[in-house]
Amino acid sequence: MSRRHPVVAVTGSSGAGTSTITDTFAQIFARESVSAAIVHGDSFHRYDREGMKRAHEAAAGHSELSHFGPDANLFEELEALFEEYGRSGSGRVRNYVHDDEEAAALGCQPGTFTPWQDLAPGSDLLYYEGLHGAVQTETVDVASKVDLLIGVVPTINLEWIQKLHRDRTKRGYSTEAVTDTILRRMPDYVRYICPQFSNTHINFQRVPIVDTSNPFIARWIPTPDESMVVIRFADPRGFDFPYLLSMINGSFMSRANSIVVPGGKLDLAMQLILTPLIWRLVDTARKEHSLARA
Ligand SMILES: Nc1ncnc2c1ncn2[C@@H]1O[C@H](COP(=O)(O)OP(=O)(O)OP(=O)(O)O)[C@@H](O)[C@H]1O
Ligand SMILES: O=C(CO)[C@H](O)[C@H](O)COP(=O)(O)O
Repeated sequence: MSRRHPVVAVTGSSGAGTSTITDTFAQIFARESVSAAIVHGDSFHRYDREGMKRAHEAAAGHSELSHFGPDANLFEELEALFEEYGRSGSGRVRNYVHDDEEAAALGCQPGTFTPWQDLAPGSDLLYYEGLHGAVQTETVDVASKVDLLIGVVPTINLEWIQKLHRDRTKRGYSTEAVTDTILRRMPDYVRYICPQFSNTHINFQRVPIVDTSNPFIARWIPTPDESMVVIRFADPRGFDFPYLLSMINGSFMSRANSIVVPGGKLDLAMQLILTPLIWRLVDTARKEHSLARA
């Protein structure tokens, strides 16, 4: 945790919607003139696509190695980045290139990494979106290095529909290939993805209100109007629920620490809830910098 160089992390499984929610954060950052250094979690994979394939072949199909677990990711390096940024506002990052569109933008082949690069100096905060923003193992504690931790967690059928849809349309995988990946990752999903959502400050859980009982044959992703979002606050003290309920049409409290909003109001709810939190982090950091300079 750092008062001078805060870290904000949005954590969620593959297909949960962390990249999509990054657009909402980008709007908040632009409106509030916050300069954010962005880190994509996939850049902390241990292997490029060929390397991952070779690691699987070497295990002759007997390995549970998956992009959800510690053996296929650089957890120590991610923790070190958050620590270093918290201390000095600096660090090194790279990108993992998934598809042709990203390849054209980043100048590297799909399935490879861009070179490590220093973060641009002078950012107000570090923003991470990816699989492991709140991960804890026996040797690594990424969660404790984060100042604001957000979980993005659709119900699992919806998450799989979103993943299947995205991996087929954007990344060129077959339904069978995505299904194999989901199956292979399941032990690590339970061990390393789910526990993170007990470490987060706020979870956004999209719940479909249409039948998604067989995600593997769903032809499209339920729309915002076909879903509700459960927003759960680990510590509800300090949040003005009557204000949120009055601002978000159709919202209600389902528990003392949970508010439910219509799917189409997710963006508005995030803006109302997160803007003051981001603003407080940045304001404190800027005051600390001024004091240090005085
Ligand atoms: N709230 C939402 N409403 C409708 N569709 C959504 C929503 N959130 C995400 N999606 C869709 O789900 C798919 C996966 O979303 P996204 O790429 O943001 O996931 P991700 O968590 O970044 O996945 P990965 O970590 O694997 O890159 C996309 O097709 C996206 O358009
Ligand atoms: O979305 C993912 C994890 O969040 C991908 O599965 C991971 O980044 C590996 O990508 P690919 O299988 O396309 O090489």
